[in-house]
Amino acid sequence: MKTLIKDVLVVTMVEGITPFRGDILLEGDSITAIHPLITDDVNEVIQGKGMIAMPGLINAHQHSPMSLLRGFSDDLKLMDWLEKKMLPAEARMTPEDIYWGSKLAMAEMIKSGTTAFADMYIQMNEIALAVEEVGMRASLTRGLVFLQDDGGRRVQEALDLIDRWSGKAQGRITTMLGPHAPYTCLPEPLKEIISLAVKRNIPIHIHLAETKEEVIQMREKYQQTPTEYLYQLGLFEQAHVLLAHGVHLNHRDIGLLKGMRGGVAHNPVSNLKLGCGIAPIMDLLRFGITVGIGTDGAGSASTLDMFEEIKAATWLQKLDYGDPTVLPARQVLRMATIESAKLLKIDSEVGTLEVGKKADIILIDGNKPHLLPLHNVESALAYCVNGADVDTTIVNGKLLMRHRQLLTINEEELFKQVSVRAKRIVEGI
Ligand SMILES: CSC[C@H]1O[C@@H](n2cnc3c(O)ncnc32)[C@H](O)[C@@H]1O
Ligand SMILES: [Zn+2]
Repeated sequence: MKTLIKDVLVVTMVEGITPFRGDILLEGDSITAIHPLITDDVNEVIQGKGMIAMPGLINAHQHSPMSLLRGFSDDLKLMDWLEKKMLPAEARMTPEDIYWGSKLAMAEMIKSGTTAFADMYIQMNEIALAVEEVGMRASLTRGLVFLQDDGGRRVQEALDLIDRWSGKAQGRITTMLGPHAPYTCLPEPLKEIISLAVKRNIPIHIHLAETKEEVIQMREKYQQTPTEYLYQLGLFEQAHVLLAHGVHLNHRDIGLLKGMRGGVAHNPVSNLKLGCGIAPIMDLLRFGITVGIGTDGAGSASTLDMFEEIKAATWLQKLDYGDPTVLPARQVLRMATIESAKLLKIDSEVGTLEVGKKADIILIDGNKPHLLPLHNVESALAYCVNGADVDTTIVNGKLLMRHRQLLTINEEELFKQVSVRAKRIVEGI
């Protein structure tokens, strides 16, 4: 199957290549040509005049079924929000709820230009089934809490997920091991997870230093910062690690992360809304640490629109440093594409538009008053575009949305399922 995307403004996100007008040829799941003018016999032509083509956005941290909990509990401190509201609601979720909740998240992600995401949750099989069916790309992690026991059953579930789903769905699904956070994982079981990850070459996905309270709690319990705690357990020695948040990191902490494999998923909107603080992104970058962008779950971030995260990420750093020159448009766009891809360990496949890479592409309708005139397309993408401007979403060469119509999700059925299930889950909490 050959598809030609014609006459688009191409933003490849490849370093050194400036945006240009041209065509993109897809063959099967891959990009086989990007050129100002391609003439080839193809099965399908997508007319792209007035459209901007860029790599699909990559959400480097989220909890997809939490879309069922959107708006249920806002304006609370993180620990109250989590312990009094989220955990009791999650305890009521059936596997079918998880399936429909993650599908809701995927509908929103596809409609706002996200093509791949890293997900951590309690039951992952239903999420994997939904990913397989919907056609997105995902890194799936069974979140693990080790406070009362060694988590034997849950670790087995995590390994089952990895054995069953790694590389499945035409290679769109990858997996990680997911100790939830330093404050929910005792040292001994955490050490065992780290050695398992190293032995089997499995990446690790973990929350880190999200709140001031977390740092205080870890200091009281272990006389260490959360980062020092993970460092002395050997987390950063060999494993590839996706660190979610990294808001409260001091200079010593950042020094400990230097040279790590993986990096930090910055979740600016969730951090803003929960009043967590501003992550030291420019310091992390200065130390050579990879920084991608995520949303966190819709239970905290409210929406999964990565274009809003891009704006928040750059504006927060400009504000924090009192300097509008920091984190310019191109750099923050790379964070939401190729840098996030590095965190998910899929950067050899996606994250830029290049010949040989998988065809994960979004088309943005540039004919909108808030996008015109288009003096600088990268500025428009970073500062003006929002998720609703995405017209077409392609993953692995397959159309998942065309002219804002979802092609692999029945929205009517989805909305029915979601409203009934969400109501039942939160009743009385
Ligand atoms: C054990 S599966 C994942 C677990 O994480 C919880 N969660 C969602 N958002 C956050 C956050 O911002 N910080 C810490 N934990 C979070 C979610 O409710 C799941 O139980
Ligand atoms: Zn999270």
